[in-house]
Amino acid sequence: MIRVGVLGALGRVGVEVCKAVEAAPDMELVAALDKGDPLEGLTGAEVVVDFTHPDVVMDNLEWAISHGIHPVVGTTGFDEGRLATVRAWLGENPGTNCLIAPNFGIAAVLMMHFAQQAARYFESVEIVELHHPNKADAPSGTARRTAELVAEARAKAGAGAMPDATSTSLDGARGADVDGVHVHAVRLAGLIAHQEVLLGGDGEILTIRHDTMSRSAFTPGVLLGVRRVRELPGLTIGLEPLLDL
Ligand SMILES: NC(=O)C1=CN([C@@H]2O[C@H](COP(=O)(O)OP(=O)(O)OC[C@H]3O[C@@H](n4cnc5c(N)ncnc54)[C@H](O)[C@@H]3O)[C@@H](O)[C@H]2O)C=CC1
Ligand SMILES: O=C(O)C1=N[C@H](C(=O)O)C[C@H](O)C1
Repeated sequence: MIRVGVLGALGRVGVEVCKAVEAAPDMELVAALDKGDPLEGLTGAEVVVDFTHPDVVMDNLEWAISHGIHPVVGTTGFDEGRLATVRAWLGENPGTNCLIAPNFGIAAVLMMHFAQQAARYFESVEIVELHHPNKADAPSGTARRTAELVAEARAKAGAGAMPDATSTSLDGARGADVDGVHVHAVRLAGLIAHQEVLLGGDGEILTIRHDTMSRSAFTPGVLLGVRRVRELPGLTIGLEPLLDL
């Protein structure tokens, strides 16, 4: 049995993760902690799943890694600086691994992968992500990662800058620029998590769209991460290698 702790256990995703861990035949939920609970409650866990908040996730990771507990992280807000810090902590604690995935939904991971594959065939690529209005970060971790993958694929293919004649605009009208890819964030009551990658070329447009219809969509990917993190050395970003992508 894998002994699992969950941080953010009372949150929208944390509740689903706790249910899934409790239902998994090879896992035992040994801690379900939320804001205000001391991290010492994780003692005895082998793996900790974190779905909390970008403002607190680094403290959680530092504690878990220094106590030899492998984190599986869904919380967003990671940039290169934060990832470098996590790598350094892992370097100081050999044998402890960490998986950080901007999206644990299998279809969302495929959407990102397909966008990466398609990117080099089109002149223009822009991303629109749409989320519930309680989300703390914009753009979403998924959109940011998708933009990075698209930019990487285009650079590898020697693609030039995208056409854009905008010479005057209101602040924010063209969205955020992530490695040269424009990302637009919508926050709207009624939504959960959605993304469109728009790819445009000569006379045609390809739209790759993903919709999260329920937060239970994240749990198969989280359970896969929990099962595999102990054998994935150091820091793994994204679920792709666990899906052979
Ligand atoms: N990677 C993925 O597949 C997904 C990632 N997310 C990300 O996960 C994070 C959480 O999302 P939601 O569940 O929607 O948020 P939420 O706000 O519903 O839940 C977060 C929970 O964490 C708790 N919390 C805050 N500080 C804490 C601390 N120091 N220790 C323990 N618990 C603490 C809060 O009280 C709350 O219950 C966000 O960053 C979101 O973007 C959300 C969905 C999927
Ligand atoms: O906050 C959310 O809800 C989500 N966060 C993740 C992100 O920022 O990409 C994953 C998914 O989009 C839901």
